[in-house]
Amino acid sequence: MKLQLALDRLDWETCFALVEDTSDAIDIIEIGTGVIKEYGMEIVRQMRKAFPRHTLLADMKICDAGKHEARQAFAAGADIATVMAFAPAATIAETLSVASQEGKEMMVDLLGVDKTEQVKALKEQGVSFVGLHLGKDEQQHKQLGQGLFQLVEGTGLKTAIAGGVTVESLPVILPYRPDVIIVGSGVTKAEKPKEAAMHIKKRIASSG
Ligand SMILES: O=C(CO)[C@H](O)[C@H](O)COP(=O)(O)O
Repeated sequence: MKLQLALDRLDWETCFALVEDTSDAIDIIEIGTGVIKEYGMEIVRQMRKAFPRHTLLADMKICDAGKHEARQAFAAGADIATVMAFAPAATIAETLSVASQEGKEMMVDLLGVDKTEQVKALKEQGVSFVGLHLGKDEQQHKQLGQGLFQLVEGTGLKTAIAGGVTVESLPVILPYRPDVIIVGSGVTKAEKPKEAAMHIKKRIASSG
């Protein structure tokens, strides 16, 4: 299981300072959608330069113009870009095709998806990597739980989990062995981000 640090609702300097601080604990750096909207692809380019050894994910949340936006992310240095599961099949297909041509990866964000059939249909379309996601707004009323993991049960898909993950919620998540655990505010808003990230990394490592 890999640890992905999500950089959301942060300014440029704080994004770089947080990655510098936590770089030994994290495997994947995620440039969040709002940060990309604020600073454009330049922050992806500069993060690539500053941290060449980490896997870099651009959370583009593509929902149209798949070829163009996937190319933008990969040209800026991202290894992985995201496309929304609710995007038209043609858009998802365009992004998968760009990723395959460039030796990169697409993660399909399952935000809003609540039926296993939808996930199975994505797999039939050629999707191999999905992100289970409890959105920031939904987190006010719901918590991460078994229901989300049921969406991918038996599909064999590579899976990430995101949405309010903290040290406290790890016991709910770890038994499902997702390939990637995405943590944003659980680290970025912690009093000591480095310690929080190290703690999470150790818990992941000791879970087997
Ligand atoms: O994709 C996202 C928001 O759309 C976030 O990256 C994801 O939800 C992780 O952040 P947090 O742990 O703060 O919920």
